[in-house]
Amino acid sequence: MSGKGALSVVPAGVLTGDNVRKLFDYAKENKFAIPAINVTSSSIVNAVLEAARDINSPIILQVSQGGAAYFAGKGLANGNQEASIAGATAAAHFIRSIAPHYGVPVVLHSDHCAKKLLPWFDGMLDADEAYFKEHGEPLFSSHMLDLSEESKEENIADCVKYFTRMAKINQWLEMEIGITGGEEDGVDNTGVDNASLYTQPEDIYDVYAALSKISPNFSIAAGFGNVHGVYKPGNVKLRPDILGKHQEYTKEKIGGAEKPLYLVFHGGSGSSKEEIREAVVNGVVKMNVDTDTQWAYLTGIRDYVLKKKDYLLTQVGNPDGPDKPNKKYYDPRVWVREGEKTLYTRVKEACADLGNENRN
Ligand SMILES: O=C(CO)COP(=O)(O)O
Ligand SMILES: O=C[C@H](O)COP(=O)(O)O
Ligand SMILES: [Zn+2]
Ligand SMILES: [Zn+2]
Repeated sequence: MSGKGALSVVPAGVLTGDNVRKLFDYAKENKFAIPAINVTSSSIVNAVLEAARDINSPIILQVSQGGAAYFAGKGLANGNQEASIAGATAAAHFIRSIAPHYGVPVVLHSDHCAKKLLPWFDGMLDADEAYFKEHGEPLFSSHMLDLSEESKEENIADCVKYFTRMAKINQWLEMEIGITGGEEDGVDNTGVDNASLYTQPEDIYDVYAALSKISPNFSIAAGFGNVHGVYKPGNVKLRPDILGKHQEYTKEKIGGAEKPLYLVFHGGSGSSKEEIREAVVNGVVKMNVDTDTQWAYLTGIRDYVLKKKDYLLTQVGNPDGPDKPNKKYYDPRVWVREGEKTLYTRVKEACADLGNENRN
């Protein structure tokens, strides 16, 4: 791959502050994007980092509100988001300690936060500020605030409020305007009308105008017909071409350089290679993938269990003999590893689709 290497621009391990922007600038200039994989356990974190290491490229790891609670343990109460806060913080510390061993740059991010989940956001920001006091950088590289269900005015005003706080600790903000269809944490967008799945260029510009006064370190998840989850091809059409129109509109308004916006592609699973390519050419620097990597993780485990079924029915006794122990078949390090291998392969595929290969 030609061009200057990312590692000459940013270091390995978790990136914060201007390093996040440098990475996204590098991606935009070189027309590639970085996948953001939802992680819910250390096993999944490790498999994703292993893939990034082996293709020598940066990666984004993100926790959703539900994924963070799972990271902390399903047995914990989460009525006030306490498990989601504890789990997000624990995942962040784990990722911070392990990422440097994989030798690739990592963006550590949290996913959709709707209005009703703001206590989760506040808890993570408290942890970021405490970490900043000690280390001079926030715990997370970035967070997503998703107030796309609210009016545009309220969405932008609350983003301004939070981004002002985040900018003080050099943190990146991802916001959403227009709606990602399908389902996300605690929010069911399966029934929203089609028009709201396509963000208008004027709305994007309004976001840009408000947030760029605070800091350049923000990205926009615009709706272009994308949905969370994988369904049989239906009535919603992905329109990555409109992302190019957003770039043009804002560029003309500000009279600035080409592609002023950092755009985020939600609902990456199930997209065609052509749709992904067109989105990247139009300035998408981050594409979220969850459903397809969940599926990939399952397939390795599923196939292992089906193939080794006769070794997994009893602790002792299998086709090799009635006294043979099965410990080496049911050790989680064996069967969970099979899921890690198929996840690893799917992450590499997402990176290839986005042009994120040999970018170090
Ligand atoms: O957008 C996503 C997470 O925010 C992931 O979407 P998919 O599950 O459709 O890949
Ligand atoms: O919003 C999209 C992500 O897939 C989050 O998924 P989740 O809410 O099931 O953790
Ligand atoms: Zn949303
Ligand atoms: Zn999403």
